[in-house]
Amino acid sequence: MTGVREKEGVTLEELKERMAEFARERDWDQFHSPRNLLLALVGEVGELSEIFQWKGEVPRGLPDWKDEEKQHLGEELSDVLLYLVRLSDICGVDLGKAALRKLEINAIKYPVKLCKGSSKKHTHINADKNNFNGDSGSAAATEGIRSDSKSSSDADV
Ligand SMILES: Nc1ccn([C@H]2C[C@H](O)[C@@H](COP(=O)(O)OP(=O)(O)OP(=O)(O)O)O2)c(=O)n1
Repeated sequence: MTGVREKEGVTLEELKERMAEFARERDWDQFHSPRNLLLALVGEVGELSEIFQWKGEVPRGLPDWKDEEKQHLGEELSDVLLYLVRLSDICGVDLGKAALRKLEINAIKYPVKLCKGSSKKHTHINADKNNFNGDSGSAAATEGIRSDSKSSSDADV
């Protein structure tokens, strides 16, 4: 399967399959170890950072950027995504499922009523509030989600 597809949406599953095929065709499974993929991912995050380096804050939507700059940005974002998808696959983690579960954990850690309009870390929110009685419930609920899963190492609540 080659060529750039122009279709609207893509699933993580599809990206996973395409990366697996890409590696298989090149006999690169031998190189796609967890550690190698992690280092490649971090390298690509570095390349992504370089695009923003020294520019200061930039407005959302990057209205002043040239098409080529945005295309380059898309390429670096894609490298990060592709290595992340591949790393998850090689580690036997269902990334979509893990991400949905993490969203649930996040929602519990950051209840709207405590966090609206504030960018504080959850540890500071909990320290600041004394009279919110949802806290222990929130922590218990988070634990509940965690204990539902075999893996508990993917989030640092
Ligand atoms: N062993 C490899 C090498 C590359 N790729 C894929 C995943 C990335 O999407 C892309 C990374 O390719 P490069 O290492 O050539 O990095 P760049 O595309 O960023 O090029 P450059 O570093 O020249 O800017 O290719 C891969 O899956 N496995």
